[in-house]
Amino acid sequence: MFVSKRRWILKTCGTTTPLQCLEPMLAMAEKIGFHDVGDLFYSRKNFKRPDLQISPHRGFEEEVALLDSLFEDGQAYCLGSINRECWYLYTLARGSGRDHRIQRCIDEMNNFTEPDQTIEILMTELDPQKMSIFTKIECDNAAEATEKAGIHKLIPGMVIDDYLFDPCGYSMNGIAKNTTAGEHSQGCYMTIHITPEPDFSYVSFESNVSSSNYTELIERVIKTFQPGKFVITIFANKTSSASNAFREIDHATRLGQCGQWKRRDIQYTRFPSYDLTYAHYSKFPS
Ligand SMILES: C[S@@+](CC[C@H](N)C(=O)[O-])C[C@H]1O[C@@H](n2cnc3c(N)ncnc32)[C@H](O)[C@@H]1O
Repeated sequence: MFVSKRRWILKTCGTTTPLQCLEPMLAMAEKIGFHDVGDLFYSRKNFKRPDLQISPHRGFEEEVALLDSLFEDGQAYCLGSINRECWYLYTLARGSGRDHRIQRCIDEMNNFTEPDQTIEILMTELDPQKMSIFTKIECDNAAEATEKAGIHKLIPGMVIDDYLFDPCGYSMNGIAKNTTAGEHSQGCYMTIHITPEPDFSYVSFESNVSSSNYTELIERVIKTFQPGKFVITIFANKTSSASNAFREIDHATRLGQCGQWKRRDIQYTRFPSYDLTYAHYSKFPS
């Protein structure tokens, strides 16, 4: 979980029920003077075992119904292939071109907003040897796993808070150290969560690090974890240096040394304040 002046980020996994905390969390925010939600992004990959989830996460429709009961201008999307790999998103449609004057105001505001971007890499079918690092058999503690896997090198200059579960599993949150010119901007974070069990291995990577070229970072991440398949999502606003991310990912038809990962799907969506790129890759030949 990351909390900053204007933003609250919560990431969970397994059968946790993150949407259940929305109402109490909004009430808490109201109490300390935050009355309006400026924007909202609820997203997740398709579940591997949807039948094991509990309410309100038994299906995207149920999640949307709960969100719709709290937000009057929410819109729900599914990117990717609904019978294979896909990614669900619920976001607010503030403006969304319904009224041209409002849309013009939003466009003008967007030209003055602070740069903002988020990259997520959601990986499945990971290399068992890499995953064994995130077990108590191979590492005594989280710091050892972080070092052995090379997680500290993915985005250098982070203060890392890591945790190695017993008997296996790993989570880390990182915040950029106080910056000097040329390094990451303040408020830059990275968060990685690892489920190493071979039958349902899963690694999620997320960061708001700014970049006009994410290919190197993506290649470092997939080299570190060696997934069989992965989904990339990149949100970038107009002033972000990542505003050309779609073109970059569009060029990346293959990734990794020798192009082991082939792109199978790509989509581009424009929202009122952010552009979104979605792509799905899998190992070639699979
Ligand atoms: C990455 S962790 C859970 C991450 C957690 N939601 C978080 O945000 O830090 C999931 C992995 O840890 C393992 N694990 C072991 N003990 C756990 C516990 N008490 N709670 C959650 N996961 C645990 C699971 O088997 C799985 O491989």
